[in-house]
Amino acid sequence: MSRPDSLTFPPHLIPPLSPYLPRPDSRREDPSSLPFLTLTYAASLDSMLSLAPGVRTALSGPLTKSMTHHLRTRHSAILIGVNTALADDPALNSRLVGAPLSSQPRPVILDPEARWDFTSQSKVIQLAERGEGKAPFVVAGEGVEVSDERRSLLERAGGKFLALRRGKDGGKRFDWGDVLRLLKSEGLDSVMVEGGGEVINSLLGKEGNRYVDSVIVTIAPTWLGKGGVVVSPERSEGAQLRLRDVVWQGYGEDVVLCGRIER
Ligand SMILES: NC(=O)C1=CN([C@@H]2O[C@H](COP(=O)(O)OP(=O)(O)OC[C@H]3O[C@@H](n4cnc5c(N)ncnc54)[C@H](O)[C@@H]3O)[C@@H](O)[C@H]2O)C=CC1
Ligand SMILES: Nc1nc(O)c(N)c(N[C@@H]2O[C@H](COP(=O)(O)O)[C@@H](O)[C@H]2O)n1
Repeated sequence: MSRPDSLTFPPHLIPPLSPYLPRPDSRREDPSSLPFLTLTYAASLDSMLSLAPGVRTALSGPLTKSMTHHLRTRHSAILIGVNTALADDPALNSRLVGAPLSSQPRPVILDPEARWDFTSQSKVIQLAERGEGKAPFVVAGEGVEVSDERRSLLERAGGKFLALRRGKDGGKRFDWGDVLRLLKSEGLDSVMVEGGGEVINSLLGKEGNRYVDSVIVTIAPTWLGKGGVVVSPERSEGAQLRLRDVVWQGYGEDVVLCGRIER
């Protein structure tokens, strides 16, 4: 019997998305290549991800939600920043009907200071224990202390902490190249980055955007208003960040925009 939240993604919507998705195994043979990176999120008409920092906000309609769950089965990892983990207690699995464990993405949480206070009740841990998703890899700053209790809770579920050198901005962030090389060394050759705002804005910034292979954005027909978490990266001198190879598609009341960053 299917679970109450089981989703289906209409097959006719798959071909238009495929050019923007990693091809199975395309980068696996080449150890020097970085994982394919898809940036994907849902935003309001005023480019907001949520009503306020720390507030889980549903923007996707039923069809775009099922698209996200299709995308989750097409990547080996799904990456979020620690604030999203704290705010949303997300599941980060695919709830498509019949999605086997082998098609589930590996959740990756960027957590330089090991702030994520997961417990055995956290959704992502519970799903891993039930075999409905994979346990997370938490990328923490090198030298940051993690208690044995938290480490073993994560490891019992099948996840782990990965240590990574922190970036040059006072250690608050990781460099994207370092993150991607780390994921590759863990056998993860494609990653969908879902958010939140800080992660997306840094990825769209001068240092990050060279790593983005494709962009898939859901736009919902609503304005969230001032005070929300906004997608609006730092401007790079002399260059406007733009998409090429752009395709727009109506998904019920939402629109899905696919493109690649113009270089
Ligand atoms: N509508 C949507 O599709 C989505 C909405 N959200 C929403 O976004 C909000 C959270 O967003 P934010 O507060 O901006 O936090 P965030 O989720 O982007 O986390 C930011 C934290 O990640 C860590 N980090 C490590 N390396 C980083 C790097 N290279 N770049 C940026 N951060 C790095 C830092 O500790 C940083 O403080 C929540 O309200 C959540 O509900 C999150 C994901 C998707
Ligand atoms: N695609 C999309 N649409 C929205 O309306 C959203 N709020 C999000 N949020 C992202 O999805 C995560 C929640 O996933 P689960 O349903 O718990 O698996 C959340 O943490 C954001 O990354 N995405």
